[in-house]
Amino acid sequence: MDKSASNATGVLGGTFDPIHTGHLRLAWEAKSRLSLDFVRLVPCHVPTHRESPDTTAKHRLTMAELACIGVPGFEVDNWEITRNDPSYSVSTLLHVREQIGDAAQLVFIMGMDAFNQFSNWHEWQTILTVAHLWVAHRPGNKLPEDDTTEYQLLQQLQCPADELKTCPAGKIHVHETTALDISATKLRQQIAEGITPRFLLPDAVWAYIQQNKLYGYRNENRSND
Ligand SMILES: Nc1ncnc2c1ncn2[C@@H]1O[C@H](COP(=O)(O)OP(=O)(O)OP(=O)(O)O)[C@@H](O)[C@H]1O
Ligand SMILES: O=C(O)c1ccc[n+]([C@@H]2O[C@H](COP(=O)([O-])O)[C@@H](O)[C@H]2O)c1
Repeated sequence: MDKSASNATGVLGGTFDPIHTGHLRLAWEAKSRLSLDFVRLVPCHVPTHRESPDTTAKHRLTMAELACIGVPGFEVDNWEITRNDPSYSVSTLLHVREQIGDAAQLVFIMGMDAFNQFSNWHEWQTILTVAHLWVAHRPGNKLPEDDTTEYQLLQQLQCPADELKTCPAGKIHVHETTALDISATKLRQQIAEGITPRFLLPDAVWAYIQQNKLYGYRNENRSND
C-alpha cells in the first residue's frame, strides 16, 4: 500500500510548559504552507538539553490536548511522555517514520533558537535522513554564525518551502513565520506575578492553569482574569 498519499506529517516537539500561541501559530503556518495532513505535537518527557520542567508531564500533555481541540489535523502524540528514557528527537522521528511509511513527507518543525543548537542534538545526522527541518524565525533569535555547523547545513540544504514537497526528508526551509514574541518562560513569570496571559495561549489552557493553580497562580486579587 502507498502510505504516502495522505500522511504528510509535521512534528513539533517541545517542553510546552505551557503550550502557547507561538507554538500553535508556528505549527499552523507549517501545516498550511506545506499542505501537511497532520501535525503531531509531541511534549517531551525527560529533556536532555535543559532542566526538567517543574510541571508534570501529565499537566503539559493535557494542556497540549486542550490546545488542539477543534484544530483540524492537529494531534498530540504521547510517545515521549509514555517512555522513561531521554526524549531524543531522533527516536521520536524514527517512530513516526515507521508509522507513516518511507515515502511520506515528514517535517520536524522548530524555532531558530532550537536550530542554533541542532548540531549538539543526539544523532542529528540521522534526523536529516528521516525528516526535513522547518525552521521559523523567532523574535530575538539570529541566523547561525558563519563558523557553525548549522550555517554549513543551511548552505547545503536550505531551499524554498515547495521543495520540501518533492521528497520525504533531507531539506531545510527557513520560514518568516509571523513574529510572536511569546515564550513559555515569560508566561510562567507573568502568571506568577499576577499578570493575566489571556490571548497569549488558548482560553482552555488558561482555564486549566487557573483550575490547577499552575505556575504560582493564585486566585485572590485576580478580578480581571
Ligand atoms: N513564539 C515562538 N515563535 C516561534 N517558535 C517558537 C515560539 N515559541 C516556541 N517556539 C518553538 O517551539 C518549540 C518548542 O518550544 P518550547 O516548548 O521550548 O517553548 P518556549 O516558549 O521556547 O519555552 P521556554 O521559554 O520554556 O524555553 C521550539 O522549537 C521553539 O523554538
Ligand atoms: O534529540 C535531542 O538531542 C534534542 C536536543 C534538544 C532539543 N530537542 C527537541 O527539540 C524540541 C524543542 O526543545 P525545547 O527545549 O525548545 O522545548 C523538543 O522536542 C526537544 O526534545 C532534542
